[in-house]
Amino acid sequence: MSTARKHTALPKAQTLIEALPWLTRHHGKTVVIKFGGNAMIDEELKAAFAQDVVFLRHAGLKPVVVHGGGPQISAQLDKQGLVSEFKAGLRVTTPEAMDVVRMVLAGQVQRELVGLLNQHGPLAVGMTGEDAHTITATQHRPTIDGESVDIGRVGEITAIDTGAIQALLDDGRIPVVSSIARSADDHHVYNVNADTAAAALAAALDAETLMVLTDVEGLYEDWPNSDDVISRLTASELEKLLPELSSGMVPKMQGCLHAVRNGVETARVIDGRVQHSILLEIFTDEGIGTMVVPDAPIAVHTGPELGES
Ligand SMILES: Nc1ncnc2c1ncn2[C@@H]1O[C@H](COP(=O)(O)OP(=O)(O)O)[C@@H](O)[C@H]1O
Ligand SMILES: CC(=O)N[C@@H](CCC(=O)OP(=O)(O)O)C(=O)O
Repeated sequence: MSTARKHTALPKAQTLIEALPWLTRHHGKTVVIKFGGNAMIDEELKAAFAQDVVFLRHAGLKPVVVHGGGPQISAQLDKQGLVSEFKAGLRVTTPEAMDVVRMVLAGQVQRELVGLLNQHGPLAVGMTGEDAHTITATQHRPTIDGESVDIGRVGEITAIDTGAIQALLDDGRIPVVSSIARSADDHHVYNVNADTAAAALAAALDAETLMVLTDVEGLYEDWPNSDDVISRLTASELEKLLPELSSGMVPKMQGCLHAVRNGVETARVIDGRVQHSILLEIFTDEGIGTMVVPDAPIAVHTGPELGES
């Protein structure tokens, strides 16, 4: 090979070497990645998402994907002439709507993600929270204006059994989980918000990181008036902010808080519209979204020097 050709290739080697401290730091760690329905906006983004997740797996991390599909469920309900209504940020889920939720999440969105991941090898296995008692729930009744309200088959998680996911991870697979739960008596299935399910799984799996991909840059300080993103905040700071948050950010940030209060080192909300945002977040110091850390961080990994420890 000529000297000139060697020189052209050098930046590629440098890029790989720059990732070394992060590779060392994250090796063997579990990362729960929530892919929101609003971030699944085009084919290229979905393919890049799958590449990133497979890259993590081959780099020695243990990725677990939890997916949403809110807009896809709404579109199908609409097609079937069923009403779509949200209360306290959660879909009012009649028994008929529950059939649609289950069909869209487990039969369409999850199948598509599994298919995209498996273009890279026999890695992904799809499941729902119903499988192997992974997610158990009871009926969730949110309090609205001081009253407990019935919003149908919406689940509040009461227990997580990580056995099936752990077995898949131990076997080198990538679990892809739909946010559907079963009742303890097996008579009902419940619709669980996917951010909430991802956070509960991250905590139960003792994950290092919870990463929530959405359709905004992160948590905006003064949404919708400005697009200044809060880049880092502690659990206590987030707790104070929670009452001011609205719509889709509420379950996301509640989930991040739950995760970091239950052993997860960092919970991040990042822009799923940016191609390869997962790789940027894990392997560079150009973290692009909002990072939530525990009040007394177990370890803060914001620079390569920490990766070498
Ligand atoms: N403080 C905030 N910062 C950013 N987004 C916010 C904020 N408050 C509310 N939002 C809304 O939350 C949405 C993300 O939640 P959601 O629509 O449920 O997405 P996903 O499908 O990814 O779960 C954003 O598109 C935005 O409209
Ligand atoms: C109870 C509840 O609201 N469940 C959600 C589940 C899907 C979800 O959370 O999807 P995103 O992450 O794309 O919003 C729903 O029915 O829309």
